[in-house]
Amino acid sequence: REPGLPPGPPTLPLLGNLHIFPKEFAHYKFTEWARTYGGIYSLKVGPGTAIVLTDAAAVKELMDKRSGSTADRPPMHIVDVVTGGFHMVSRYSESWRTLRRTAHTILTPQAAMKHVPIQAAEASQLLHDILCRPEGFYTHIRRFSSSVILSVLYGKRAPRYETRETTAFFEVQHDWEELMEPGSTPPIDLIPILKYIPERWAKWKQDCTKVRKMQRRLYFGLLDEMKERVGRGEENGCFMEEILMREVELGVNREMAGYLGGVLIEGGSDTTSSYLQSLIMALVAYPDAQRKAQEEMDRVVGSHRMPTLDDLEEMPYIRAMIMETHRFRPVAPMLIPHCALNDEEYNGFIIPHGCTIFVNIWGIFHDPELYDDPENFIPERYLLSENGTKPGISGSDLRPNLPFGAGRRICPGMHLAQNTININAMNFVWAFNFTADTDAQGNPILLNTFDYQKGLLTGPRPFKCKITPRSVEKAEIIEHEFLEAADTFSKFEFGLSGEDKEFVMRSRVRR
Ligand code: HEM
Repeated sequence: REPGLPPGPPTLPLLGNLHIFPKEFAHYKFTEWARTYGGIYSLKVGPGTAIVLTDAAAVKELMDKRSGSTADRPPMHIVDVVTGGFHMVSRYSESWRTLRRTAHTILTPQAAMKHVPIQAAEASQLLHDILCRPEGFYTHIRRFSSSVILSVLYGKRAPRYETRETTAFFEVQHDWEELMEPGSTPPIDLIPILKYIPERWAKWKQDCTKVRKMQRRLYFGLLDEMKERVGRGEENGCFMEEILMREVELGVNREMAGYLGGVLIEGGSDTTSSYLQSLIMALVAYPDAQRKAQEEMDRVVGSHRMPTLDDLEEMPYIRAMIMETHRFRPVAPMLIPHCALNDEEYNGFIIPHGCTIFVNIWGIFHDPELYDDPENFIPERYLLSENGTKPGISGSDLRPNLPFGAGRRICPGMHLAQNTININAMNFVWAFNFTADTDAQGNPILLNTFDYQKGLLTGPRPFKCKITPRSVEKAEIIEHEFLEAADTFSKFEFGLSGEDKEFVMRSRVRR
């Protein structure tokens, strides 16, 4: 370990800490190390350096205030090969700036509000789907989030999980994530000469070619279909229509537009669904919190209508529950790795140019110095202080949108995502009782709230629970709202397959 670096676990010659670098669920090990080496420590990964921040003050200073120095991403040759350098989650470059500026222009809080009607309509289908087949809730949520993002971006919804674009997306995304998983390809970024091995001897290159083809077919297919629709004069106000109209002003060419749409589908699909699955898991595992949220809902909204976004203002407990879900099970426990563009000095330590920076928000959110009983789901903590910290701790280095990242890399889709989360969190609490699954003797089965998927972005693995409507009246209101949503849906239902059309027709009949 070079002098001046923050401390860290003992190193071996050449390997550094490579031999103990966690291969999965790194946030647990990173948090354990933080309790030993402090809120800022370093790891040697061969000749490279990684800095791990598990300290809110360091995140505020280095990632937010000095974001100009920490907004790069570590080099990922694979990403450049597959997307031709047009992936937004890649290096700090001119094309990244253009993509990012474009995404921000069109995903502002005000612009995000424009999409609330389709989000609310899709949320009514989600309730309807859960009502009809509660045991399929996990998949219904995935369909929902994929349909919302396709509608917002391309103005084209996915009425079924089996709708062509949804299946194509999940198929390519699975291969793409596997390809990006550390360890699944040779260490090309550490040993660049590996880039020059011919494709017939390098399986990873064949995989890149395959994923590139699949992604292009989907992303550019959606783009072209949308252009044809606009050509017929059938605009519906989606995000990519605006990009198309303003492409010269925004400086976005066809390649950029295709990959901008693609990265937003990637960023917006499984993140939102993972959050909603975690929320359901928490409601099942913590029935007291569920009961308190329902009491608040009944007081403010009652049984005769569904909640709307405006109601949230009057629901401090449900707002706290939403924040607590972000804290309890963050979708990106270590954000997405950043990389330092310059040498920085912090608290007497050197943060060297080119090092990878992991922001361990899991470790921050589960720090007993900051939170009382951090391992449990306790929404009340957010009623006591804005950032949920325990009495006597100011929490001023934290901020409510920390789960969405830091500095110039903060999630561009956060306003859209937060609206989706708010609508569904309220709907769930209003509509259903969520209880533990039972064994053959009728005893409740304890949920393992740590049973999560591997990966940088994570969500619960499929789990079982019982979901029942809270009243017959509510079940009827759900059916009514879903039928009423047909008008909103119709603007987003084009180019559907025969099966999709039949499904739509069948589902629009009152049961
Ligand atoms: C619960 C929902 C979501 C969560 C928790 C979430 C969280 C995050 C986090 C933690 C990052 C990394 C930030 C950093 O490295 O500092 C990120 C990046 C990103 N997110 Fe989200 N996100 C969500 C939904 C969305 C949605 C709906 C979209 C698209 C509309 C989106 C698009 C992106 C993109 C494109 C990036 C990469 C930004 C860049 O590298 O410049 N996300 N998100």
